[in-house]
Amino acid sequence: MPTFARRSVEEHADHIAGLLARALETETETIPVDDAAGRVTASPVGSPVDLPLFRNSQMDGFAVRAAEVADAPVILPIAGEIAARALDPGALRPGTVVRIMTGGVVPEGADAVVPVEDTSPGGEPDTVLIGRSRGVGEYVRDRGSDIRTGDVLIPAGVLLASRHLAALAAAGITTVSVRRRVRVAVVTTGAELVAPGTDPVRGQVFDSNGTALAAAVSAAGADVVVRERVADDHEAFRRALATATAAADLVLTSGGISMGDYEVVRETLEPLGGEVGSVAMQPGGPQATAAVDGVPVVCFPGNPVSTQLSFEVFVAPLLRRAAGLPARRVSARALEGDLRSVPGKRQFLRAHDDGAVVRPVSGPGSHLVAGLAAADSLLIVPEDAVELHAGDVVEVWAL
Ligand SMILES: Nc1nc2c(c(=O)[nH]1)N[C@H]1C(S)=C(S)[C@@H](COP(=O)(O)OP(=O)(O)OC[C@H]3O[C@@H](n4cnc5c(N)ncnc54)[C@H](O)[C@@H]3O)O[C@H]1N2
Ligand code: MOO
Repeated sequence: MPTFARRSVEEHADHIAGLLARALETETETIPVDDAAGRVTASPVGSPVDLPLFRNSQMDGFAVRAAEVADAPVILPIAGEIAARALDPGALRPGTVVRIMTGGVVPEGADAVVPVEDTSPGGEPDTVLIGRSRGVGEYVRDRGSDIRTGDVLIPAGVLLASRHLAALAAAGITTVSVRRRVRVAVVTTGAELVAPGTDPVRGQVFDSNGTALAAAVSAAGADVVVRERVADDHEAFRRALATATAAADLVLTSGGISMGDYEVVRETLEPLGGEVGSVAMQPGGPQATAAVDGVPVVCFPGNPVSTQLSFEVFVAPLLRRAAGLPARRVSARALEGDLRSVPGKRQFLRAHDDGAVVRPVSGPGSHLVAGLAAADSLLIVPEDAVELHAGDVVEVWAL
C-alpha cells in the first residue's frame, strides 16, 4: 500500500523542501580565489587595500601642473619619464613636465595628465609643446577612487564570477570563504541496467539515469560524491545506501518504487519509515522519500524522462538556491497547435520554444529519452486542462 495516495506537485515539493532543509545549510570553507568561480561567498570580503593602490595615469602623455598649462599652447621642459612599473618618481619640479605611461605613478606635484595626442615636439631637445589645457585631476586615477581600505569589496551570498575574482585578485586576496557545496549521492537501481559501453543482452538497458542525474546535480551547483548502480538486490541496495549516506548530504535514487514485484527501493525504505506514493503529474507519477541515518533520500521513478523531470521539478530548484544560482527561466508562451491532456495530472511535455510560440517535440511517454534530448523546454499543462487550443497561453520552463 502506498504511504500517500495522491499528492499535488506543490505538496510533494513542499515535503521535499522540508526534508532537505537542514542538508542544504552547508558550513563554510576557505578556498583559493583561483578555484572560487561558481562558489558563493559565506561572509562579506573587505578590501585590505585602497584601489587603485596608488595615484596613476589614465593615459600615455605628460604629467603636468594643471595651472602651468592653463594658457596652452605652452612649451615646457621634459624632466624625465615614468613607465608603469615599480618606481618612486619623486616630485615634479615646478615649471617642468614628465613623460608618463598609462598606469605610471603620478608624481607629487603633478595634478593632471595631458594625453600625448594633445602634444607635439617643443622644438628644443627635451621639450614638449602642450597643445591644450587640462583641469586638475584630468586623466589622473586617484588612490582609493575605486574602493577604500575596509569597504566591502564582495558582499556575502554572491555567486562568484570572473569579475568578482578579478576584484579579489586586484586587492591581493588569495583565499576566500565560501559555502561548501552540497554533496549528493546518485544510486540507480534495476537488474536490467548495464553501463553504457558494454554489450547488452536482450532485456538489458543502458543506465542513462546515472549519467543524467550526475550531470543535473553538477549543473545545479552541487557535487556528486557517490555514484552506484545496483541490481534489484536488497542487500546490495542497503550497502549502496550505507556508502551514500556516509558520504553525502542528500541521496538520489532512480527506479524500484512502483507496484511491481522487484521494487527494491520501496521494499527497503518503507520499513525504515520511507514514504512512497503517487504525485499528480506525468511523467513522474510514482515518488518516494525517506531519511536514512538522518540523511534525506529522494527516490525518482525509473523511466528516464520521469527521473530527469522529477529532479527538475523537486530537487533542482532547492540545490540551485543553495548554490546561489538563479532560478530557472519560466515564460508564458502561446501554444502552436491543439493538444489533449490527461485531466487530474500536471503534464510536463517536451517542447521547443522559439521565443514566441511553443510546440511539443515528442510524445508524452516517459521512456522517450531521445525526445527529451530534442527538447529545449518543458511545456506545462495544468491539472484541470482536458484540451488546449492553438494560441492558448501556457507556462514554459527553459531546460
Ligand atoms: N502497475 C503499475 N505499474 C506501473 C505504474 C503504476 O502506477 N502501476 N507506474 C508506472 C510509472 S508511471 C512509472 S514512471 C514506472 C516507475 O517504476 P519504477 O520507479 O519502479 O522504475 P523501474 O520499474 O525500475 O523502471 C521503469 C523503467 O525505467 C527503466 N529504467 C530504470 N532505471 C533506469 C536507468 N537507470 N537508466 C535507464 N532506464 C532505466 C526501466 O528499464 C524500465 O523500463 O512504473 C510504471 N509501472
Ligand atoms: O509517471 Mo511515469 O513517471 O509516467 O512514466
